[in-house]
Amino acid sequence: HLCVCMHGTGLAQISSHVMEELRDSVGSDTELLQVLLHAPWLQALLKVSESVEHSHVTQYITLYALLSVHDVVGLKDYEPVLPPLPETLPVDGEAMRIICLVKNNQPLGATIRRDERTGEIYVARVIHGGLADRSGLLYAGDRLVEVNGHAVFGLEPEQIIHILVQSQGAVTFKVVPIADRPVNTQSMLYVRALVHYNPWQDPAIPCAHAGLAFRKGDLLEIVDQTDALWWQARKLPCSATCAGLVPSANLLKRKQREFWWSQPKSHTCSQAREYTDDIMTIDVNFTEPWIFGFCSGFQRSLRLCRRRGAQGRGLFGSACGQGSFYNTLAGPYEEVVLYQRPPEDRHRLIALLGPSGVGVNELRRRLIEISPQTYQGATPHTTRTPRGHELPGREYHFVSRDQFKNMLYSNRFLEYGEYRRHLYGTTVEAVKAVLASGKICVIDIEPYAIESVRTRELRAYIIYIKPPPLDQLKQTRTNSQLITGSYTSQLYKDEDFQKIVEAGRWMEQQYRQFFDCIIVNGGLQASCVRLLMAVRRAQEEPHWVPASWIRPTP
Ligand SMILES: Nc1ncnc2c1ncn2[C@@H]1O[C@H](COP(=O)(O)OP(=O)(O)OP(=O)(O)O)[C@@H](O)[C@H]1O
Repeated sequence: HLCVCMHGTGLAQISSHVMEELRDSVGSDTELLQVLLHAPWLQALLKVSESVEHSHVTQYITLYALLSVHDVVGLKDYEPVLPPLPETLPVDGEAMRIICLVKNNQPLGATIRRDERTGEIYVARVIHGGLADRSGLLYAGDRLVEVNGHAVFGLEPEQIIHILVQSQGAVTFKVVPIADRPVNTQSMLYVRALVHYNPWQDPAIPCAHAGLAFRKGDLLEIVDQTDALWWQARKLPCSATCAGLVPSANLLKRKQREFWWSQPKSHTCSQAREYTDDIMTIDVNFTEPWIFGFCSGFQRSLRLCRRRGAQGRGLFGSACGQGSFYNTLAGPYEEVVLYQRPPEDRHRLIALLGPSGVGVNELRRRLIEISPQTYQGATPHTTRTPRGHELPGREYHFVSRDQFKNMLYSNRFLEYGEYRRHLYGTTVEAVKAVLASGKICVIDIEPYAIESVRTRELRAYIIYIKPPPLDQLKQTRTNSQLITGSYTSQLYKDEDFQKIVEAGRWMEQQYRQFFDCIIVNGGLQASCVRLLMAVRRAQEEPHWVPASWIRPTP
């Protein structure tokens, strides 16, 4: 108390205060003390003390004050008051732990299981960040002996849950702790979900209440992988402290495979199909336009082959369906890491995609127009002969059909296709040449090329151009012209709008897990601004990317 006062009032004042206190407590017998307190040596000491008061003493006082507060707080009682420990403790020598947890609105965050052979009840798992986990007292593998005084041996897990549900306030567990508690030494894992998962429709999940539902493209922080079948995860960005159960990568892969084989197969490539089971949606798409037309420049002939892609179908028949198989049996999770491009590194490729007619090329053209020194498309290859104004390497790289096919078999194309008996394609080298020049390469792709651009060397940032709702699409495109199959432009018709919306819905459903950014192309001006900002963010801000892009190559 003395020290605390010293800081505010000064030592001289305190000495007189002490005198008064002493007088009150020891009555008239104060003469000796008065002599002592007025002694020159004591006064000198007090002066020295006072002069250092503002240096070390101040820190000491703060510490002292903190300790005093701690003592006062520690002596107080706070609600709720836990019940006293049972008087009769087991004497059979088995180490028991008695745990009191106070129920609040949260679930306990632990699951139990019954050993069918012995009838014993065990804590099956403790959910990361849940009440039990935060208490630090209950562990997976602990044997449950009593709950609120009820012996649990031989009970069904549901009966124990019932006891827990009925109890109010504090719940007391008597447990025999697990002998060798496994230590979780795994580092945190971040993944992107490539499938949907709904725990309420998965009969195999140990406890649906503890499950975590997720959708394609969601980012998950895997906080516990100790169980081979059921991991614990949190969705990012994360607001909940408590994790949820999700199937491990192996378990989900097994489910995917079982599901794949259980479905009737088609041997034609003529029909789009999507199978949706109760647990997850797996994309099986037989009409991925693997060899449909493509366009990387702004040339109409190239863009037309997209819409007339059926003409190209069958040319490279072996490729048909390859992409769909990849989609279906690729892992259900993709490991990701947070990546920020170092300023001295090459730019990330910007890949735009969207349903035909939504405005992908318009936006790309406008972006490049804003700053041709910064943004550039990739020059495509073609087997057609140059037209009057065209220069080799500017509009196209002109090659023979044989050369084109050789390049194709060497896997050099990101996309390729045929239109009016001419082949067109964009090579990885064409993209890399733009990036090597220091510019930002902006291309538009069809969905089947996503796999080719999501690579360590191109590190594509994929922007999905999404159609606005039908009425807004109609409203904003009243004067817009759609390029038709016969090189002419015409105003949009009602069925065009309908097709764009439907194709957009399908594209998003199938590929949203790969979209880094979605721009709804309502008003053109606003969309351009959003695109410009997204492209900047892609180069300058951290993003979650596949871990395989960043890991050192073996
Ligand atoms: N936000 C918008 N508002 C109004 N008109 C738009 C908008 N976006 C694009 N357009 C117009 O729509 C028409 C089609 O756009 P664009 O050619 O870019 O489509 P696309 O998605 O590239 O499809 P395709 O490759 O099949 O031509 C163009 O006339 C374009 O000017």
